[in-house]
Amino acid sequence: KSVASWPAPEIPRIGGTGIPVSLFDSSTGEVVPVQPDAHATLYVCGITPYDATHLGHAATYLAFDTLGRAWRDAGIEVSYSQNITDVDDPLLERATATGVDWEDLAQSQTDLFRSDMAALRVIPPDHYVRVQDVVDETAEAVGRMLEEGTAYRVPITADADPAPLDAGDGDVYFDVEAAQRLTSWRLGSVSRFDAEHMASAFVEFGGDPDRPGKRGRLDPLLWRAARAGEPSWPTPIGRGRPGWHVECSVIATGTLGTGITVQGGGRDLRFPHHEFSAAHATAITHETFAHHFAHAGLVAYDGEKMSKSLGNLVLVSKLTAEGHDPAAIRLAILSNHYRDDWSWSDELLDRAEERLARWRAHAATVAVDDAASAQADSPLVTRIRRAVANDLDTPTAVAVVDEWAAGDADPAVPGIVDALLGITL
Ligand SMILES: Nc1ncnc2c1ncn2[C@@H]1O[C@H](COS(=O)(=O)NC(=O)[C@@H](N)CS)[C@@H](O)[C@H]1O
Ligand SMILES: [Zn+2]
Repeated sequence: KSVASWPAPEIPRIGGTGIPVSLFDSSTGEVVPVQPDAHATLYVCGITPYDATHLGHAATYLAFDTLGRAWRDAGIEVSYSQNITDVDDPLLERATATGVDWEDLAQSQTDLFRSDMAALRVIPPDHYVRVQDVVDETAEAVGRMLEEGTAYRVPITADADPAPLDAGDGDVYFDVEAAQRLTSWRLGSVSRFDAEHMASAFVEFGGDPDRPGKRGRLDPLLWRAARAGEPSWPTPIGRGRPGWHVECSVIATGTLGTGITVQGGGRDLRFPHHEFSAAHATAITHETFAHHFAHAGLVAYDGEKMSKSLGNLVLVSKLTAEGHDPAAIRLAILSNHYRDDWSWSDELLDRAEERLARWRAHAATVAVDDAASAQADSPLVTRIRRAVANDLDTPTAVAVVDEWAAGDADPAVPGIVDALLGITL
């Protein structure tokens, strides 16, 4: 069911041994060792394909690229999945507003995202899955939840706008209260949001707490029955399309199984999206969805979170089209800690370009020695590994490389900079 992702960058094998990663877990609020044994499974929510690829997107995908690189450096095999939210209200609204077909918009923006990720040397997912390609599996999963009592129907009033195509049995909602009785998931176990924060975030991300017929105010939509002017598919539970959270439950468990090592995304996804993706996955599989929930901070521009609705976007493709080296864009982003909120600025990119030039000039003066032995006992390599293994502390790793570039002749550093930071010197 996977579609093409993008070309994988070369990743050098470095001598010595990588260090197991410890990572902040949003569901516990602590930095904890991630225990993937020899094989790690990673699900990072993919883009809703419009306004791609702004620097906020890039920062979040680079955070989890760093995680995947650290796992590989420690000899751990990684299975990585990402979705493409090509069927969802925000995309349909943008397509309607700009007068383009939603499928064309999704396709062209996903292509742009692919080329931006390749330019930034982000390792591609092993499974790259569009929502439109898993509608049947999603309908089947929602059908099971209806049978088991963790989901229920809400009728569509005949005068609803837009008009229902065939009101059929109505829309389907997840029953938060019933799910906590029937499964091991508990509300707040992923996000640790309090009731007030949940209520506001639910509405911020398109929730409908006051809809007549709902049992619980926070019950999220699982399945939207067909409406005039909206894409819909015929399924055993009627004609319609999937809700947002359940698409990730189905794609993650369908490609990686249950008990995935890490579910990742930007911190705006903590609630409702990751809370309910985990809840739906648990209701569908009766198993733990993920062991670890990791969230990246939000990148702002001009003092506001970079986001589509605000239109304050800086696009990777605009910067590369202006001649900026993608490696410098990557370095500018990695010089911030992935969990911090921070602001993009032209100065940040200027500083990264200067830094990269310094690093490359110094690399030209050292006899780069990629022999495993040289890397194995290089103290600088070990310090860089330790920094990245400590909750992906790339700012500290960058500072160690600065130290090296100030005059250290260690020939092993360019190799680890490529393997862990994805930057070629
Ligand atoms: N300003 C930002 N800073 C950091 N990360 C961001 C920012 N805006 C969006 N993201 C992250 O980029 C990823 C893609 O965002 S998105 O295009 O809006 N798409 C979605 O959130 C859904 N398709 C996830 S299933 C998400 O992990 C989101 O949290
Ligand atoms: Zn998602």
